[in-house]
Amino acid sequence: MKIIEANVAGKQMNGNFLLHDISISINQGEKVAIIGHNGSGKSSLLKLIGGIFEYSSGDIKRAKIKTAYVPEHFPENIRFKMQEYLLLMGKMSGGQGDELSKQISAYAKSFDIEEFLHTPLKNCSKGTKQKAGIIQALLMDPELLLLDEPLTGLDEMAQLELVNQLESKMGNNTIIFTVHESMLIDRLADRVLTIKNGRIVDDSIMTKKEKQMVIKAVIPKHLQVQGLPCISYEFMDENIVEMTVLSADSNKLLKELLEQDYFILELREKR
Ligand SMILES: Nc1ncnc2c1ncn2[C@@H]1O[C@H](COP(=O)(O)OP(=O)(O)OP(=O)(O)O)[C@@H](O)[C@H]1O
Repeated sequence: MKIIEANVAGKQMNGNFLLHDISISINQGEKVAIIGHNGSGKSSLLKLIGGIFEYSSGDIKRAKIKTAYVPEHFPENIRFKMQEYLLLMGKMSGGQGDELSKQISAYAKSFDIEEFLHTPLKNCSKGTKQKAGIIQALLMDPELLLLDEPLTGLDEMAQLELVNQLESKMGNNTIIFTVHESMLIDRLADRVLTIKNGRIVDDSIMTKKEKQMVIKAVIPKHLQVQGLPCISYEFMDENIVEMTVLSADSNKLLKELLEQDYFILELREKR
């Protein structure tokens, strides 16, 4: 099913064209990144795709599906406490009672904002408000999720959590997001639109990279490392080795290292 089909669409505002000659077709399930320099028109294209901006010329057909939009900046001065706000927004999108409360608690735990559930949103930090916006959108269980620079303001743990949530929750649904960070493109995108001066100048299909982990361990240089299930390794000094391993193999490698009494110094996702 097509989510959107745009035919030479343009967007004009106050006499200026923000977008020109937009001709694209996006299918259900696609994970589309929109990239480009500041001011190139990424947010405008996202809004045009999602129907937040109506087109001024050409033609756009959009499927009638449940759509959630997370703007780049969460609205200021919302007086509701975080939990009240999420309950209210969750109810507006069909959530109910205990089930909704449980979902909110689980998201709050995953995104590490439990301690702010009873804080008015206007007093929360930028990153915490950003998380509230993302949780609000995920509570809708959307068929189309539009994210405008979703990683902005999130710390590293929250960024990884967001990617994990998107991978597990969105499945065959569609995500369209503007982004500057390569991590999100590598992990999530199967298609990348590049925009310049309000025009799409490139539309590429991505081969998704398999997630890799780095394990740093204490292993004396004279001992065999070659037999271990890693893609590559590098000795940082006589005893410390950094191994790169496919995420799917990382538990197996950790188990082997621990069984051989090697000391693990670090486990992190490879960027
Ligand atoms: N509501 C608006 N009214 C008038 N001009 C606008 C409006 N929204 C965006 N623009 C203009 O359109 C151009 C593209 O803006 P847009 O926010 O889409 O770019 P962007 O690529 O998302 O930028 P950034 O990376 O800085 O967020 C800019 O010149 C901007 O000033």
